[in-house]
Amino acid sequence: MSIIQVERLSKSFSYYEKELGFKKSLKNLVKRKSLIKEAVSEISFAIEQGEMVGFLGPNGSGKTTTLKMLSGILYPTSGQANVFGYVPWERKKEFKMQFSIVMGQKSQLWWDLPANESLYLNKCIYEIEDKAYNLVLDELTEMLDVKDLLNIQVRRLSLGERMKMELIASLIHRPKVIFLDEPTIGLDLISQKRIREFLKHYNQQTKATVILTSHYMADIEDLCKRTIIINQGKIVYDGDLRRVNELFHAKKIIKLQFTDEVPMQALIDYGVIIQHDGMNAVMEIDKHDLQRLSKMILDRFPILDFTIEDIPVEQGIESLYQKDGVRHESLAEV
Ligand SMILES: Nc1ncnc2c1ncn2[C@@H]1O[C@H](COP(=O)(O)OP(=O)(O)OP(=O)(O)O)[C@@H](O)[C@H]1O
Repeated sequence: MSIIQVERLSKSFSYYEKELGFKKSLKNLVKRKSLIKEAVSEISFAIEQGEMVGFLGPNGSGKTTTLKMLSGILYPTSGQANVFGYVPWERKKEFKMQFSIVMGQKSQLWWDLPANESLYLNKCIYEIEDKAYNLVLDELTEMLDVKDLLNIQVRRLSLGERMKMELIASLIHRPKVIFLDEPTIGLDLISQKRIREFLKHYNQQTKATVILTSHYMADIEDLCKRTIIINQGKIVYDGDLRRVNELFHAKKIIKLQFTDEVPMQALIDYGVIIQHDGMNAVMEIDKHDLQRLSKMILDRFPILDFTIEDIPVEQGIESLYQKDGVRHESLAEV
């Protein structure tokens, strides 16, 4: 049975429009215009134990709202969810003891205290025995290379160092399910990579189930076999990230460098020209005709260099953001 099951889960927020200006503010006191925002709309998916699933979507698409519902922080408007046998928003103690949510934008550590103190607080909250606590703390600080920083006030740590402490605070009770909401936000490339390596290792070691949201494609590509893409509160793709482009673009990119100038006109018959400056060209060509067209180009033009690349995954995702309806990983559906 799946460890996370989500069935037609929806969340709408109702709020009031606040108009600018003194007069309008006074008027708002008497008569307010109420608005409804459908943040998440009837999403369904199931996740198996040990899976690391990427949760992608543009700003405001409903990722955090979904994770908040699955953590029990928010009640849904309708629909159902089951996380390792518990309904999250019933907030049973046994549930809280076995999951964790990390929000890159929010800190759970006390800023004026050393991380050690916040970690100890979590030890007490989660009722972890001394021996087990010391063992896990030792292991996690070693893996993230922050042993020497445990006694330093959190406010004095760099963003990357703080993020590592946040992760330790969230994992100290060895949760079965982890929701990571932008855990690498604002970090430099090396710190991002370090956190990714850690998460990969942690997942392999503990078989924890992870849902990860990130605006950094590298996080998702590196860690998650499966990606759920959400747009305007609806799931628009559920499958392998690398296959997004196959669903929407039966195309390849070829990059050409010439020894002599080649006019744009001469290239038009071979594909869509994306860039051209005479000595270089980038073109999108039909994947099914790749061999024939490549040969023709090589025979006809004075080529210095020729490379074939896949369409960047971001481009496929952009196409998805413009479409409606669920797509599962299957070319047959296209
Ligand atoms: N408390 C609230 N009241 C009203 N609207 C809300 C509330 N919380 C979220 N929303 C709206 O719901 C939508 C989804 O928000 P959510 O935070 O889930 O998006 P997200 O995908 O996590 O975005 P981002 O990538 O920018 O973090 C947004 O349009 C947001 O403005």
